[in-house]
Amino acid sequence: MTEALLETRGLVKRYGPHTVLNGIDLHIAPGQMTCLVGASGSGKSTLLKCLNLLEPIDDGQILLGEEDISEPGRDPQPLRQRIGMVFQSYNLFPHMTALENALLAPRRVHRKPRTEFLPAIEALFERFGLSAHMHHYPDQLSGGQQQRVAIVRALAMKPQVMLFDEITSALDPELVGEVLDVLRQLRAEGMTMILATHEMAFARELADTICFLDGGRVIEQAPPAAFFTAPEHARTRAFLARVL
Ligand SMILES: Nc1ncnc2c1ncn2[C@@H]1O[C@H](COP(=O)(O)OP(=O)(O)OP(=O)(O)O)[C@@H](O)[C@H]1O
Repeated sequence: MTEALLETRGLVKRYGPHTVLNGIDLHIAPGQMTCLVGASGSGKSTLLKCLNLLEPIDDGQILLGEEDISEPGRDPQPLRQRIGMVFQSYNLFPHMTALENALLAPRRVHRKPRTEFLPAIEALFERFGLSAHMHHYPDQLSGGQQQRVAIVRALAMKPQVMLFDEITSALDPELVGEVLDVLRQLRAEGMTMILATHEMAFARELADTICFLDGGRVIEQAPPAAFFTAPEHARTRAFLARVL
């Protein structure tokens, strides 16, 4: 098996008496796209938040490379720079332009003038067809453009892994495609990504691995070719067709 870039071993997460994640073992190889699928409430968002250290875990380990990033007492801030996350709601600061939004984290973290980061961030805007919108405020942008800016903002920190939590769910259907195109591009460039998604057609087209979560566990894990055709996954497919 290829060495993992990101791995979880027996990850457990509880909210009070409710065990939301009950022994999750994930093995994410570099450059791989993993899609988390499952019914609402199956724990997809919680898993992503745990991976980004936004939620403490109750048991198990999260390894980035060989480093156990889930050790209690560690400062999560530097680790969050290495694992970017994009949410369903774009969370851009409304009083800042798209460019200022993207410059904010690198400037705060590295405490250097904006000119240090400007060329790289302008190149990101260019790469994702957003150059014309760099100086626009969020309310001057469509939902799809705002979500693409949110992706650029996360990429500005040069993360090793990107997590995406239902990033197209809040968008009008005609805007979904432009955001999925950004993911296609990132995949082609070899970015390691984990997505919680209800976009099964997209998962089928692009995922290297589909993980089906239910009852706090990864019940099935397979490449799309097997997940969508193999007889042993038929029950999962039928279940997903009902709930998604
Ligand atoms: N902060 C919290 N406090 C208590 N319970 C929570 C909290 N966040 C999530 N939960 C519970 O954890 C379970 C998993 O929620 P989660 O949002 O991870 O599911 P999901 O698979 O991402 O769902 P969806 O597809 O609707 O986004 C749910 O039962 C939810 O109610």
